[in-house]
Amino acid sequence: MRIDVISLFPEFIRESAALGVVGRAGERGLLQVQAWNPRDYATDNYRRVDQRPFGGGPGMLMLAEPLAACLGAAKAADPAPAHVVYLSPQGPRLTQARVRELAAMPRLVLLCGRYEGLDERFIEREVDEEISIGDYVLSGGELAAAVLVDAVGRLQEGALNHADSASQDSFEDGLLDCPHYTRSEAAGTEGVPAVLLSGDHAAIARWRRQQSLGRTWLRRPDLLARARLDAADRALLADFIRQWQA
Ligand SMILES: COc1ccccc1CNc1ccc(C(N)=O)cn1
Repeated sequence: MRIDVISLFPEFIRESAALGVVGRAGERGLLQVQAWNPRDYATDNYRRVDQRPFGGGPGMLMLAEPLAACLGAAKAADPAPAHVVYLSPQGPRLTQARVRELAAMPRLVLLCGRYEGLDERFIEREVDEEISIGDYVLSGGELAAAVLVDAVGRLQEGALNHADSASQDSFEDGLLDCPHYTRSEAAGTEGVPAVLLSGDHAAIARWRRQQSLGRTWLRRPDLLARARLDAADRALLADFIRQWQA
């Protein structure tokens, strides 16, 4: 998968994409992240990338012309069709389900807004999808783009070793993760649930599933409402709730 990121701070994108699982996916040829700077496509003497808004008011907007030229160059760098995503507080919130769909695409181009964002005409003409990573405002879209690169990059086939993917499952089916307890000589087993020391893998799997279900019920009932539970899940959750209310 190829991800081109258009940002006034390309070094931020390059450095964050070179780390950890995503960096390893890059080394394994599973993911290619390329950063592009609209300032390199500004044609005036001052290399302007921002401009005042029509209608007055505080704040600046990103200038559409350098952005359009930069986007054109990025698209032209690879024949694969590009799905253009604009990270902004005005987009629908990113979910793991949408991350999975984006991770299956051959190519993404991510636009990072700065100042107060982009010209609406540019958005209508060039953007396929607006995405927000949460209901808060950042000084730029770069952190949101790095979140998307990480969430999508780690799902590329072969990016996660077994060691990384332990807690992958519960999020995959829309539940919170169960608690984890690290083996440690210093900490010993004080406070570690006995089932985890039992060696009974079926019981451990059941306990972990029950903890995921129970935590989701307690902390994120909105997620639980959307999760697909089978009969065994519903029995485990009922048992958790009984214990909780006892
Ligand atoms: C005032 O900033 C903007 C205004 C408009 C667009 C982009 C920006 C850049 N900032 C962002 C970007 C994304 C998110 C998010 N929640 O995904 C939060 N902030």
